[in-house]
Amino acid sequence: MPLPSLSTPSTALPFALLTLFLALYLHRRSRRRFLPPGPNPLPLIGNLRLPDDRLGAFKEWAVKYGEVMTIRIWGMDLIVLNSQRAALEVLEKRAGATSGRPRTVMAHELVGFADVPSQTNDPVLHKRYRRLYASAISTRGAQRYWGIQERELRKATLDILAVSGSPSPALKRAVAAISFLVAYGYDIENDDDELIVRVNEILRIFEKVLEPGAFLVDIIPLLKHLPTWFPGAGFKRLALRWKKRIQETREAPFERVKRDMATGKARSSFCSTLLEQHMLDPQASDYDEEIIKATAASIYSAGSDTSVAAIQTFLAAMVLFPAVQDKAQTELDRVIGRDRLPSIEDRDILPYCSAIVQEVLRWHPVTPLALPHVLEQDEEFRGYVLPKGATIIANVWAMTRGESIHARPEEFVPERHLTEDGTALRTPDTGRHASLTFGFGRRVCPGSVLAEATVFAAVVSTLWACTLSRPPGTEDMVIEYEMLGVHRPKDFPIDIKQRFPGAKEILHSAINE
Ligand code: HEM
Repeated sequence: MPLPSLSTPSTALPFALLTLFLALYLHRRSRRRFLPPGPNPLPLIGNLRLPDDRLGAFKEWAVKYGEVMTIRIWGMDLIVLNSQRAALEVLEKRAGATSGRPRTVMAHELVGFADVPSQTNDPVLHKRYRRLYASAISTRGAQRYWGIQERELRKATLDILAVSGSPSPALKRAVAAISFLVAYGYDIENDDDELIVRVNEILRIFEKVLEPGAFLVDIIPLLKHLPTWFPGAGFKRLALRWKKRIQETREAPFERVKRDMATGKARSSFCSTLLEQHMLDPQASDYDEEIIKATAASIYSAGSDTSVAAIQTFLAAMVLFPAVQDKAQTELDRVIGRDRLPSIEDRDILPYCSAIVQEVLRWHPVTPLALPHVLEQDEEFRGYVLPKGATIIANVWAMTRGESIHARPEEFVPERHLTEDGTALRTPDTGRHASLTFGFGRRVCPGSVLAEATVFAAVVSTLWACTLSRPPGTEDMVIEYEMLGVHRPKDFPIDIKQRFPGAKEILHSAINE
C-alpha cells in the first residue's frame, strides 16, 4: 500500500501541528535545562495547581531545592527565591531588571490598573510615585501622623474593653480611620460610612482581577478585541463598570480636600500638604493632581488589611505566649508607669515592645510571599538562567523560618531582635531597616514606616491598659491562619480585661484632650 503523501491537505495540517509541538517541546526542554530545579511533575505544563497548604509546600520545597527554584503552572514559570541572600541579590542588587509587575489584560488593560502605584510598569510614573511617598511618609514625614495613630488606637483599646466579643471590628475601624485621616484629613463617621463601603468594594475588585486565571481573557488575550455588546463579552462590560467605580472612589475624597482647602476648612493631611506645595510652586514639584490622587488612594487600599492583620497576629501571640506579655508590661510599668500613656515617641526607650513589632512581622508575616515581580530580561544567577518574562516570588515564609537564621522559628521570641544586653533593637543581618515582610528593591513597601508606627501604637496601647488571655476551656484551641489577600489569624476566643483601675479613665481623657 503506498504511503500517503505528506503534502496532501489531509496530512499537512496534523504534520505541521506535530512539528510545531515537537519544536516547542524541544525549545522549552533545552531552555528548562538552565532553569533552577523545582517540583514540576508534568512535561511542559509543570503543575495543574498549587497545593492548598501553599505556605507549607513552599517551605518544604525550599528545603528540597535550595536558594532558588522554578515552579511551573500551566506552562508559566514562577521563579521562587527561598533565601534572604538570593532575594537581596536578585531583587535589590539587580533591581533594574527585576522591578516590573506581572501584567494581565483584565487588570492592566481593561480595568485600568496600569497607572495604580503598586501595579504600574511605567518606570517614569513609578519613580514619581515613589518620590512622593518618600517626601510624605518616610521616617521624618510620617512623624506628623503619630498623633492620629495614637488617638485612634487608644479609642480602639477603649472599644475593645467595652465589648466582650472579637476585637477585630474595633481594630478595623481604627486602622480605617487612620488611613483616611492621614490621606485626606477625613474623619469617618462609623462602619457604614459610604466611603469605607466603597473603598472595601474596590479592594475586593483588586483581589478578583489580580487572581491568576480568574478571567479567560488573561489566558486568551485576543478576547479583549470582542465588542462590548458581543455575547460572552460580559467581562468587558464588568471591566468598564469597575473602572468607572474605581475612578469615582479615588475622586470623591480628593475633591473634598480641594473644596475644604478653598474654604480654609481642610485638616492637614497627605493630600492637603502635597497640594499646598504644588500650588505654591507648580514648576518645582514634578507631580500633579493625578499623581497625588493615586498615591493617596493607595494609603487605605495597600495599608489597611495589611496593618489590621499584623495587629491581629500580635493579639494571637500575646495569648499564646503569656510570658512575652508579662515582660512587655513589666517594661511599660518600669519606663512609663501607670499615670501616663505610652506614645510612639517612646519607641527607643521601650526596646522590648519595639522588638514585639519586629517579631510579629517575622512570626506570621502578613505578606508571606510578598508581591510578585517580573523579570524584564534574562538574568544569570548561580549558574541558572532566570528567563525574561518569568514571575519572581520572594518566599518570605521560608526566609523567616530558616532554622540557620532563627532558632525555634515557630516560637514568638522578641529577644531575637534585641542586642545582647536587651537595651536596643539589633540591626538585622540583612543590613536594611525594613522587615522582609515589606518586600524588596524598588518595590519595597513605601508605607512600612507608617505601618510599623501603627502596629507599635496598638502594641503599647493594649498592653498598657489590658490583660489579654484565652478564655477558660479554650487553652488547647489551635489558632488557625487564612490567606485572603493577606495572611491573618481567623477570629479566635480572647478575654480582654482592664489591667489596673483607672486605665480606662486615662485613655478617655487622652482621647478628649
Ligand atoms: C503591615 C503592613 C504592611 C505590609 C506587611 C506591607 C507589605 C507590602 C509588600 C510585601 C509590598 C510589595 C513589595 C514588593 O513588591 O517587593 C508592598 C507594597 C506597597 N505597599 Fe505596603 N505593606 C503594609 C502597609 C502599607 C501601608 C500602611 C501603606 C500606605 C502607604 C502601603 C503602601 C504600599 C504601596 C503603595 C505598595 C506598592 C509599592 C510599589 O509597587 O512600588 N503599605 N507592601
